[in-house]
Amino acid sequence: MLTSFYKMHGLGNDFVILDERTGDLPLTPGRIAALAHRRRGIGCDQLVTLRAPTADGADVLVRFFNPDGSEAGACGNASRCVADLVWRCSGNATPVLQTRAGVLPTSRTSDGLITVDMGAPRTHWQDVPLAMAVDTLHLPLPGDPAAASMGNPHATFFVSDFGMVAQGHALEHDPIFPERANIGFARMDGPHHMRLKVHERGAGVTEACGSGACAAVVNAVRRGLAARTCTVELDGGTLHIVWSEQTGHVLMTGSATTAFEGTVDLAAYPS
Ligand SMILES: N[C@H](CCC[C@H](N)C(=O)O)C(=O)O
Repeated sequence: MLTSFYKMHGLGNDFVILDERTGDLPLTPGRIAALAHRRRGIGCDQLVTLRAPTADGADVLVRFFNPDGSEAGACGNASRCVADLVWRCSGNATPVLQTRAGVLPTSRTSDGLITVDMGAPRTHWQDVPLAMAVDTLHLPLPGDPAAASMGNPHATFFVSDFGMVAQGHALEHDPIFPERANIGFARMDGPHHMRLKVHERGAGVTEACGSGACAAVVNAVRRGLAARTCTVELDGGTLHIVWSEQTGHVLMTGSATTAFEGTVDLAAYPS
C-alpha cells in the first residue's frame, strides 16, 4: 500500500510529513528511523504526522519525531511548514496547531512568511526538565549555559566562536538533562541580532532550529544580552523572534518551503 507524503523544509531543517487524518499509519520508532535515514530512506531531520485535533479551537493535531525515533514536544520550523500546508490544502490562512507544547495559533505575513505563536517559555528547572534544582539562567556546566523549555528542552551557550559545536552530542547526553536536550550556541552581534547553531536532540546539527531560536532569544533576554525583538541568523537562513511583553508568548516568523511530494511503501521499511 502506498502512502503519500510531503517533503518540506524551514530554512533547510527538513521534514517528511505524513497525513493520518484518514487513517492510522503503521509507524513505529524503528520505521520512523528507517524513513528518516539519509541514504536508506527518504531522509529528514524530523518526521511529522497530522491527525484530527482533540483540543477546542485546533485545526490539526501535529506530532514531531526525531530520526532516532524519539518524539519531540515542539518543532518551530515544522510548525510553519504544517501551517503552510494546511493553507495550501484548505485555504485557511490562520490554522491553529495542537501540539504537545500546547495549542499554537499561526498566521501569514503579506510577504508569504509564516508566524507561529510558540507559547510561553518555561524556565523552572523541573519544566525544562533538569535533573536537580538549579538556577536555569546559569547551569553548573563548563561554558555557563542557560536553559529553557519551548515544549522541548533547550540549553543555550553564549559563545564568541563556534568551536564548542562539536561538543553538542556529549552535552545533549549530559546527566543534568534527564530527557536529553537541544544544545544551542549563540553569538550575539548586538541586542537585535544573534548568530545561532543548534545541535538537536536525536538529530544532530541541523541547518536551523525554530524552537532553539526561540529559546536562545528568551535566554539572551533573561541574561540582558538581547532585546525582546531579535533576528536570528541560522546556517539555513533567518528567523524573526519576538518575545511579547504583553502575552509572554514567543512569536517566530520565517519561511516554509515544499521540496516535493511523493509516495512511499511503509511496509517495505523495517518496523
Ligand atoms: N527542528 C525543530 C526542533 C526539533 C527538536 C527536537 N530535536 C527535540 O528533540 O526536541 C525546530 O525547528 O524547532
